[in-house]
Amino acid sequence: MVKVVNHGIQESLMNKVIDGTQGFFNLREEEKKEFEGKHVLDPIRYGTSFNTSKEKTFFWRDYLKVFVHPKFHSPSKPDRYSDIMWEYCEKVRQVTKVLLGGISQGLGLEECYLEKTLEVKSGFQIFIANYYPSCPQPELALGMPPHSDHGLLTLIIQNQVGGLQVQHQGKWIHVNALPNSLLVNTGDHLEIFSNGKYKSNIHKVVVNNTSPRISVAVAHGPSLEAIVSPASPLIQSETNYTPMKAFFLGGYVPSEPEMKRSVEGFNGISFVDEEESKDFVSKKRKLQAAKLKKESILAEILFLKQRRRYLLKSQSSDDDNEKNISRFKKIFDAENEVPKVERSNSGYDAVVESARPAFTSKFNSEHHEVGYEELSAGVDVLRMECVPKNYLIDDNNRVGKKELSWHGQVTLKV
Ligand SMILES: O=C(O)CCC(=O)C(=O)O
Ligand SMILES: [Fe+2]
Repeated sequence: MVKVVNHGIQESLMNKVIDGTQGFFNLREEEKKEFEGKHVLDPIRYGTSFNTSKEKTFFWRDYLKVFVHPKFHSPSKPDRYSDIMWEYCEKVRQVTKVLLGGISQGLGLEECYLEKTLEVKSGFQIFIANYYPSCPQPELALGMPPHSDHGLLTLIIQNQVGGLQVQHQGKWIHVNALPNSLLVNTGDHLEIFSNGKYKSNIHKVVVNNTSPRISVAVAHGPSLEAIVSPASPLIQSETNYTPMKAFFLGGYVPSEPEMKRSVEGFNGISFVDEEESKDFVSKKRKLQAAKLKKESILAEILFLKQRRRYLLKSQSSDDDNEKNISRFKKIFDAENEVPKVERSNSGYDAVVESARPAFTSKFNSEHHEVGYEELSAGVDVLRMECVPKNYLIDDNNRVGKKELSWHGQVTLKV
C-alpha cells in the first residue's frame, strides 16, 4: 500500500465525493432500494454485507458499487452525485495512468508497456462507496474481511475516520491517511503482471463504536478481454506466475484455488460474496456442460444432414436405402428445429444486450465485443434465479431474511 499526495485532484472535489456518498447513504431506504442490483453483473448495486453463515464475525457495511468505465453508470440520486462521480472518476483514472506508467518503468519496462499490454484504456473502473456505521460491539464485527483487491490499483479516500488496516509481516498495521491523500492498494493483476515484484496487499477494515466511516475505493483493472500474464521481459526460467483471464466470468471457470483467491479479491472490491460466487460458478459449469451438449447435438445434426444429402444424391433404388431415406427425411423434416436453435443463438446478443453490464468490455457492444453467449446466457439465467441475500440474526442467533439497513436493528451475538 502507498499513500499518494500532490496528485492534482482538488481537495474540494474529494470532499464533494465523500459528501455526495454520505448523501446517497442518507437517502430513504425505499429510494436506495431502487439501486439494489439483483445480480453481480448489474452495473449499479446498493447492498449490505452481512455474512454469518460460517464465520463468527459480522460484516458491518453498506455499499454502493457502480461500473464507471468503459461505460459510465451512476445512480440518479442524490442531486449532482452523478456529475461529481463522473469528474472524480475521470481524475482518478488519470492519476492511475501516471502511477501505472511509473510502475511500468520501475519494472524496467517502457512507461506505456503495462497500459498497452493490459489494454487499460478500455479496462474496468469500479466506484465502490462503503458506509460503515458505528458499531455497538466493534470487537465482534469487521467492516471488511482480510482480502486483496482483484485488479491493478485501487485508489481510496475516506472521511476523517480511520479503520483500514494492512497486513505487514504477519501483523495488522493501522493506516493513517494523510489529509487530502489517496491510499493505493496494489491488486492481484499487478502481482501477476509484475511476476511477483509488486505483491497485492492484504487489507481489512475494522469498525468503531463512535463515528460512522465512509470510504470510496475506485478499482482499476485491465480490459476484461486481456489475459493477464507476467510481462515477457520479466519472465525467468522458474517461479513464473500463471496467466489468468482478467475476469473469470468471461467464459472460463476458475480452479478451486483460483476461485478462492478471486472470491477474496472480489470481496475486496466487493463484486460478490462467497455464496453468490460459488452459486455463479456452479451455474456457469452447468451452462458450459449444456453448451457442450448442444454443440455435440448440432455436430450430429450436421453429420446427419450431410449423410441425408449423400443418400438422396445416390438415388439408390435399394429398399434399405429407401427406408433409410424416408427415415432420414422424417428426422429432418423436423429440420425446422435446427434453424430455430441457430436463430436463437445468433439473436442471443441482441436479446441480452439490454441486460449487459457495461463494466465488462466483453459484453459491451460499444467495444464490439460480442459472442460470449454462454456468459450472456448465464446472466439471463442468473437474473431469473438470483434472489437477493440479506440476512438478519434473530434472537436465537439464527440466520433469516432481513431488510437493508439493518445495523440499527441487530444485536450482535456470537
Ligand atoms: O474502506 C476501505 O478503506 C477499504 C475498502 C476496500 O478495501 C475495498 O473496497 O476493497
Ligand atoms: Fe480492498
